[in-house]
Amino acid sequence: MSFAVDIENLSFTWPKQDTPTLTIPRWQVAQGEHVFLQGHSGSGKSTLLNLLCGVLVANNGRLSVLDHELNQLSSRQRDRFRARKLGVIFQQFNLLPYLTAKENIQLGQWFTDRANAIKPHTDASEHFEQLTTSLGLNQQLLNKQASTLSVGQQQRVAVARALICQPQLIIADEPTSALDTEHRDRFIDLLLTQSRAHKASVIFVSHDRSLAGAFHSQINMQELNRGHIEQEVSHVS
Ligand SMILES: Nc1ncnc2c1ncn2[C@@H]1O[C@H](COP(=O)(O)OP(=O)(O)OP(=O)(O)O)[C@@H](O)[C@H]1O
Repeated sequence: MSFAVDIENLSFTWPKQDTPTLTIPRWQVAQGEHVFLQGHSGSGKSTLLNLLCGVLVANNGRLSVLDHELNQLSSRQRDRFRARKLGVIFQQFNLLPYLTAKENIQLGQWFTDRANAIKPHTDASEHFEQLTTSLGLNQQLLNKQASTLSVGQQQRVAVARALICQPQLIIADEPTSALDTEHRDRFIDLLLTQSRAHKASVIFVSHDRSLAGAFHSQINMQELNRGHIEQEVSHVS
């Protein structure tokens, strides 16, 4: 079986710290699996996501993401890997306010094309059309400046930007913390439906335990870090 994430005896210590922030004996995320990751403030969630994205490098152990041994890649190779293979969604969506919705989505494509050293796709590409249509982003919305979009519209643009390059792994760092319940539920639904359609794995960090039921599996940083893992996998469709 091939895994989206395969970790063995990983440890990471921040510079000038005496003890490791992360010590993870074993963690595997199946391809197509949607994982809900929770943990108290300071438990190392962001540190772990940064390792998975190749922004940080582990001191010891094995970290394989989508069959790439990240510890063995150069910084440049890790940057390319991130742009080509991962979709990342942040807490505040991080849209560029003076670009239109369309340009924000295309930015995701541009980074990937650059990493692949290929000619940019046009916005008429089949995938762009399919994705934006399925997210209800019509031409009028796509031509609006990001700063003039509602929160719900920004969410859809953020999901489109993360998925435009058809990533095999989506990493979402508390993307719903600023949303009301209705927007939150719609966001999760959109993200997971689209991920399923693209057969992407998802690692979703949140403090909001009420969301956990929407995911195939749930894991707590306390279980993951330094030992004992009790991961409840219900199913992977
Ligand atoms: N740049 C850094 N330099 C040194 N230590 C850091 C740095 N970033 C985080 N840490 C430390 O690593 C530990 C884990 O931090 P991290 O941000 O990964 O936790 P978190 O679970 O994401 O927290 P939160 O939910 O509050 O965002 C903390 O003790 C923190 O002080």
